[in-house]
Amino acid sequence: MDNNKINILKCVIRSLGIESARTIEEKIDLQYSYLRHLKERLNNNVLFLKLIILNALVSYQLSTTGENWWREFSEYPWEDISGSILEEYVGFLSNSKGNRRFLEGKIKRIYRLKSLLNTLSFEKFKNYYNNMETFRNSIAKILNTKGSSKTVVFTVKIFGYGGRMVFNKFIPYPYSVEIPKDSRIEKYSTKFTKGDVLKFWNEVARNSGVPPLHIDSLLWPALGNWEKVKKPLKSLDTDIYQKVKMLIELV
Ligand SMILES: Nc1nc2[nH]c(O)nc2c(=O)[nH]1
Repeated sequence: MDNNKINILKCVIRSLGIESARTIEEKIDLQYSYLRHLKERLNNNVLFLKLIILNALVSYQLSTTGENWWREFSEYPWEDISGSILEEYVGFLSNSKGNRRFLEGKIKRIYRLKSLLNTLSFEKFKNYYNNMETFRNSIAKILNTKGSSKTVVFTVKIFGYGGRMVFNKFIPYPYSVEIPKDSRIEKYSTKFTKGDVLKFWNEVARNSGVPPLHIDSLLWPALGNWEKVKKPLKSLDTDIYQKVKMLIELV
């Protein structure tokens, strides 16, 4: 593999740092703005966090883009629900436009979360936000899956977004939570490594001082639709724009 290209990658990510990742998360990633609108509309922090966790856990094999899926989710009238969150969520999922594949498995997954969901309070969420590795472990255990699996680490990413809004505090993601290996990240990674993608990004993270989930934020929106992202990014911050452009053009 091209070590020169890998060194440039690490160098650009290091110079962007966690703060630029945070800027992209909060100002460019549409998933973040959909969550913020939902939080404001709902006015119920515990319900908000429970719902976004459920939605993240079934965010795989979508029938649309991740961005459209989170828009559909955030526009549902969750403020009107009166009965069980799980039943309501399953109703939403079963009739959704953007998430139609493998429904049976996804619904089973939702019900697996029942016992955990019932124990989640504002205080418990606060503890989980202060220790996102423990949150990752609880989710992986209840789903009987690896802590590095795409949906588990992606759920930590979304929970981190929601926690930031609810607790009004930015806590960087831990290095121990890996990058969500979805199709965008996987395709990009093949230009740098033929080996284990997660190991590769763990190494880049340690080397650049940017945790894997924040590296995901630097790349994921731009890898989805660069043409759409570049204008708002350029007008937001030309330095970040130039550096993200370098990351995109590196492959
Ligand atoms: N790596 C990522 N995969 C995702 N899928 C999805 O729906 N959102 C994301 C994301 O933010 N990162």
